[in-house]
Amino acid sequence: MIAKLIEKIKQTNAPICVGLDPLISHIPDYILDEKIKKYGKSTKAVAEAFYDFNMAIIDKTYDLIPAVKPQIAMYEEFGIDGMIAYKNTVEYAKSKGLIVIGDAKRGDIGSTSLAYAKAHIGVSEILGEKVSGFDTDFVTVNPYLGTDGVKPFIDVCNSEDKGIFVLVKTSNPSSGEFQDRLIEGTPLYELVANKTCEWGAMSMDGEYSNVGAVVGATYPKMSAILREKMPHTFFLVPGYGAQGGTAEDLKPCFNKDGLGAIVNSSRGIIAAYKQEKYSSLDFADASRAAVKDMIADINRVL
Ligand SMILES: O=c1ccn([C@@H]2O[C@H](COP(=O)(O)O)[C@@H](O)[C@H]2O)c(=O)[nH]1
Repeated sequence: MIAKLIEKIKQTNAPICVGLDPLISHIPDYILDEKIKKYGKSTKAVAEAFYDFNMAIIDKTYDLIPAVKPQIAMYEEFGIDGMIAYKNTVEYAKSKGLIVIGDAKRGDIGSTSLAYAKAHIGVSEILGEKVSGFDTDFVTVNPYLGTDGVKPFIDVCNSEDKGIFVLVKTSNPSSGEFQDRLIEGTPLYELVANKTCEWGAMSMDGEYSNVGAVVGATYPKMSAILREKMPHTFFLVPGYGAQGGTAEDLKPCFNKDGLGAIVNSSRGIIAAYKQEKYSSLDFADASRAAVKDMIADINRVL
């Protein structure tokens, strides 16, 4: 699957993904009001509003970008209705030819990880009939439980041609609390990077592995160390824009050929219409303009 993602990045010349992380506060009033009129102040109203919002953003951006990254938490907040909106968003994005990176940060003991892997990137069998849960192309994985918690995801990557991004160095302010701790002189995030490379060797897809790494844009010095250590690992890079990461900060995440990373922006794109020059009626046009600006900003430093 990583080879497909790289192909799409080359076609679009856009190493970016749009983060579909809707909040009620992002949804223009006219969309939410219509749903509330129909369904009352309910989880269904919000979920349907999220789906309409996402479809409009996808419609205005799919020709410019290779991928989207829906954050499952934003949907899960609204229970079953939210999860239906998540699944519908995944399906809609795929119908537009986009690659979908499900940001679910899953990982557990082996048997439970296998269920998560099947749910997000795999298939399950019901008396011989194959069905899929969410069917995203990639899912993010929390490596805290170690190899037996990650291996089921790799097995599913291999059987279904899918991919994962393992949390290696996250973008948040407290990420160093554990990830930077030295263990016999080596920071934990580097140990996780070494393991991610080992895991990656089990699922190569061309020059890169289907086992990628999440590396935050907000720690460029660490990104440079990781880029050097992990030449065959593709990076999913959150933290650009709303979290303060700049194009210059992203540069160390890329290899010399300008490949090796895909940068996410969520609020910076889906809430771009909140800037003064736009009205809520133009929210999807504002997202398109923000995508174009982001692509130009990143290509400027590559
Ligand atoms: O280290 C990480 C891992 C994941 N994320 C997720 O990416 C987006 C970022 O949203 P922005 O609005 O562009 O800040 C969000 O879904 C996070 O859960 C991350 O930020 N950092």
